Amino acid sequence: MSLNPQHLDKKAVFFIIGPSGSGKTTMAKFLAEKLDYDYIEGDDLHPKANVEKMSSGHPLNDEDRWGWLYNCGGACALQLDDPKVKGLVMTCSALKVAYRDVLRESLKHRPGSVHFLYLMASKEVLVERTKARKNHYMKADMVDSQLRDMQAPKEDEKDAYTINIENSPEVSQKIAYDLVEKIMKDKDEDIKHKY
Ligand SMILES: Nc1ncnc2c1ncn2[C@@H]1O[C@H](COP(=O)(O)OP(=O)(O)OP(=O)(O)O)[C@@H](O)[C@H]1O
Ligand SMILES: O=C(O)[C@H](O)[C@@H](O)[C@H](O)[C@H](O)CO
Repeated sequence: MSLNPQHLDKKAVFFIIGPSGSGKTTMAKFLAEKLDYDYIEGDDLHPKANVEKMSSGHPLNDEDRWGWLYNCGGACALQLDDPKVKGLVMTCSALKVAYRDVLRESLKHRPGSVHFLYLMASKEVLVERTKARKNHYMKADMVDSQLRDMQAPKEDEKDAYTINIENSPEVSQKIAYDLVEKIMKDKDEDIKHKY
């Protein structure tokens, strides 16, 4: 699998979104490496208070998240301005439409197209994956609250795509990479928004 260099002269940002445990970090690292894009871990930009709140088993609310979302958008904007940066892959749960709008707004005057890949999985799969993960502040009992806030992208979010992430990492990664390739080739008319 390799992307024709002629499609990479367009800068792009891919936000890997979805609830805790869906596999955002795993997918973002894979895509960044394949595309030779920079990778930004959105969780690293949470203020300490947010991490403490989640670690103590309390879900974040909108007020907790706005500043963090502007941090995420700002970090991308800064990096996109660097001529050496070809593109970015960023993990950011971006559970709600309004959160994705903050990211869009932050980047609207920056070079590069913005895309969202939503990693969709059932509650059972998310619980299984968060339980299997050791030493992480986000525990399996937070999955319910993540899913309560999750607003899956609908057809009107033309820059957002849904990927079923219940497959093995290898299968999910192939699906995601094929999708990215289609997006970068600008053949949006061929792209179905559910994979
Ligand atoms: N496609 C997959 N199939 C099976 N397991 C997976 C898959 N993708 C990721 N995992 C595993 O699930 C767990 C959660 O993955 P990961 O940390 O990438 O999710 P995340 O969405 O970034 O989580 P968080 O937002 O809570 O940090 C990890 O143990 C990872 O190895
Ligand atoms: O919006 C949120 O509630 C948060 O971003 C969470 O999604 C966590 O940061 C992530 O899941 C870490 O495990």
